[in-house]
Amino acid sequence: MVDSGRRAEEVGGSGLAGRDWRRLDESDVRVRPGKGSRPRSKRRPAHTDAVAAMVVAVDRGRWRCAIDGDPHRVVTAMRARELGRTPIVVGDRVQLVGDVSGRPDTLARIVRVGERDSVLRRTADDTDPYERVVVANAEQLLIVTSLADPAPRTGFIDRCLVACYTGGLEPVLCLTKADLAAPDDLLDSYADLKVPFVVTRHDGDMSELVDLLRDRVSALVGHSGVGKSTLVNRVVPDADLATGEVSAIGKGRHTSVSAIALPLPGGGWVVDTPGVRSFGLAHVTPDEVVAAFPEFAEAAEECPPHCGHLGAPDDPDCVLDDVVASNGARATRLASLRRLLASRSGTES
Ligand SMILES: Nc1nc2c(ncn2[C@@H]2O[C@H](COP(=O)(O)OP(=O)(O)OP(=O)(O)O)[C@@H](O)[C@H]2O)c(=O)[nH]1
Ligand SMILES: [Zn+2]
Repeated sequence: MVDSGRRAEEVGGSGLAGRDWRRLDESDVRVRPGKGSRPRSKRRPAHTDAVAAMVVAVDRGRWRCAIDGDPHRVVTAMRARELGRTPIVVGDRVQLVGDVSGRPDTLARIVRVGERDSVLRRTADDTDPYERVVVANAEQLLIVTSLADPAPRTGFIDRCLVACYTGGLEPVLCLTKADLAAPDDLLDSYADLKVPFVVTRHDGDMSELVDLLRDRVSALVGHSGVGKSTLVNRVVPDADLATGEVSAIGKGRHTSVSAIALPLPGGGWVVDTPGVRSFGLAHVTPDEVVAAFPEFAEAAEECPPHCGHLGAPDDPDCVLDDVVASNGARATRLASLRRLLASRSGTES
């Protein structure tokens, strides 16, 4: 049997470009029929005294939550019984009751999970066959790629872009190690997509990046060796300390986290995603990707059913070529769109 938490997550995943997840209101995610013999009141407790918080770390059934988004008021919480197995991830906006003092050995209770503005899913893997949301409500995704050593992987970038366009995040290319190679060629391949970018080097000025991150919640992804830790350490002074403070859930226990929100000194959060190397795109449909391209979205409705929009030979009757031929849409934009569509099924992570 499928429990309600799983169902809520699957509903959320059934087509973000169609914004299905926006229809998921709190009553959808929290209801779980009681199966005990104890009669339950239909009315849920109102929890009028609940306080708002943002989830900053998750570890084995405990959530660290920053009250009112204040990094100095982080408390540990459990999930209220009435929420069943509702997934609660880093970035979720929650309501807390109980002991919200944050003193040692106290535990608050999460009684409500807010609607999500965006979701970033990690791909299913051998240890877990489900795509799961790893970060909620991030406004932007910083795609950290080194210009050399290791060389950029455009397949990875393309898959990140699809995850952004279908998950409701703004992509930002963060190109590191500019002391080793110039960014021009790489930027050329993304010029048509108008992806914002920032170029960094370890001996350079970080103010552009700092400005970009200020007062926003930004998720960060990147392969090993691209300089992600170097970056985090520069924008979050004492990042290691902050990691300890934010994720201090169990006493002396080894914590394994798949995402963690670190506070920026000037306001805002960066959500690091150690261990997340690829994104759940299995449920993303071609139409959801096309939806991110205004000049093609409407025409795509005239395509044959189940058109993958790749053009010949895969989709010989795709009408998007006509849009280029007759409506003056840019051929390079269509090429970019098709590259993203193709990356969905790619194995490169
Ligand atoms: N030349 C050059 N090297 C850099 C730059 N930024 C980071 N590095 C080096 O690249 C290597 C990897 O940097 P990290 O910050 O550890 O990379 P990471 O992406 O966090 O990698 P993992 O820790 O494996 O996830 C280190 O040897 C850094 O010193 C840069 O701008 N230029
Ligand atoms: Zn088509």
